[in-house]
Formats: sequence, C-alpha cells, structure tokens
Amino acid sequence: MTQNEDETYSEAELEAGRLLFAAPWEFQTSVTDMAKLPPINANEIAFAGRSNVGKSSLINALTGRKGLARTSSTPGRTQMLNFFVSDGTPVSIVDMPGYGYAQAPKDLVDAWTELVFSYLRGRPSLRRVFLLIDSRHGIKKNDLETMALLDKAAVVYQVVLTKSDKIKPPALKKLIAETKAQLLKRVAAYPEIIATSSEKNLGVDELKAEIARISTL
Ligand SMILES: Nc1nc2c(ncn2[C@@H]2O[C@H](COP(=O)(O)OP(=O)(O)OP(=O)(O)O)[C@@H](O)[C@H]2O)c(=O)[nH]1
Ligand SMILES: [Mg+2]
Repeated sequence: MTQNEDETYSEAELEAGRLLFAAPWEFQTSVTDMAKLPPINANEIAFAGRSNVGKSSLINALTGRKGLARTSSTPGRTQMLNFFVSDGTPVSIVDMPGYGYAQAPKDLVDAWTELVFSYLRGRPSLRRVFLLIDSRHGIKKNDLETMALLDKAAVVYQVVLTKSDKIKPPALKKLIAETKAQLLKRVAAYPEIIATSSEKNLGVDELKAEIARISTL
C-alpha cells in the first residue's frame, strides 16, 4: 500500500530496499563531540528534524527493531549522534538530537544544536539528510534554518513527512503539494517528498528503496 502517489520506485528498487533492511541492523556508537566521530567507512544518511517529530521511531520502523533507537513521548529523548550499521551494508544511519525543544535548559539545547549543525555542515561521507517534518505541523521556522544551512553546505536533503496516520488523506495530499512548492527554490532540496507513518508502517518501503538508491551512489 502506498500513500506516495508519484510511484517513483520500481518493483526492483522496492525489493532492493527490503533486502537492505532484511539484514540485521545494530547500534555502532554514540557521539557527543565532533572529534569522536567514527572513521569514515560508509556513506552516511542522517535523520534530522524538530524534537519529537519521530526520527528515532522511523529508524526503528526501517530496521524492524522497535527498541534500536530510543524513543519517547517526551521531546529531547535523543541527545547524541547515534550511528547504526549493518554488516556488509555500505551505508550507516545517523539518528540526531532534535532541535526546537524550548523546555530543555539553554546550554543543553545549544550543545545539541552545535553538534547537529557541525555534523550536517562538515561530514564528507554524508550523502543525504532526511529532514523529518510532522504532517500535522508542516515546515516551521527552525526547519527553514536547517534547510538554509544545508543549502549553504550543499548537502542534499529530502523532506520526509512523519505521523501521516494523524491526518486525513486529502489534508496529506495538500500538505505534500504545498511542501513541494516551498522546496522548489531551495538549491540542495531533493524534489520528492516521502510521507510516512512509523506507527502504521506507511511509506516505509519507499524510504527503504530511497536509501537503497543512495547506498549505491
Ligand atoms: N501517531 C504516530 N506517532 C508517532 C509516529 N512516529 C513517532 N510517533 C510518536 O512520537 C513521539 C516521538 O517519537 P520519537 O521517535 O522519539 O521522536 P524523535 O524525533 O526521535 O524525538 P527526539 O529524539 O526527542 O528529537 C513518540 O511518542 C512516538 O510514539 C507515527 O508515525 N505516528
Ligand atoms: Mg530521537
């Protein structure tokens, strides 16, 4: 079943995506400091977005391991860069702290933001940033700041809508069209949007296919 009408993936690509995630994925390392990043030996794909948008949940949905990335209904769960790998797979997945969590102490927020932005700006192996946007809220001011940074650093980012189970199909369709229009003038934005629900496993196969594509870049 798909809610992504463009049907941009062939059956072979969907199969390649399923295969990539049929292998066991595991936690590699957590990093709080750019100096401690693991050595580069794979393409990296990062999940970025506002706090609580569903980054860690989507990584769990992809890997089929519910507790792999820690999730919480309280914003601010992920506080480090967490790397996930799968043996023999040429791509690592990076779960990031969220931004825009106003309730956390300012120095903590500053430290997370600095870490996230330094990584996004300066990691040569970073092939794609999935910029997660909550389907109920759309693009917010701090998402625009992240996009501006990625445009400047020339790091390709792709919007992934999350929690699509929370809105009705016509509203989702409208949001996809509006979001696409907003991305048109952004130099590093990848033009296709993937709508997902980790809860209902929607759009997850498309995301797997996209990651399989990226892993061969
Ligand atoms: N309904 C619904 N809820 C979801 C979905 N994905 C995540 N959630 C919920 O959203 C909350 C936050 O999820 P996380 O995956 O921890 O979000 P995060 O972006 O990693 O948050 P931080 O690590 O704090 O930045 C949890 O209560 C999840 O159960 C989804 O597809 N549908
Ligand atoms: Mg998280």
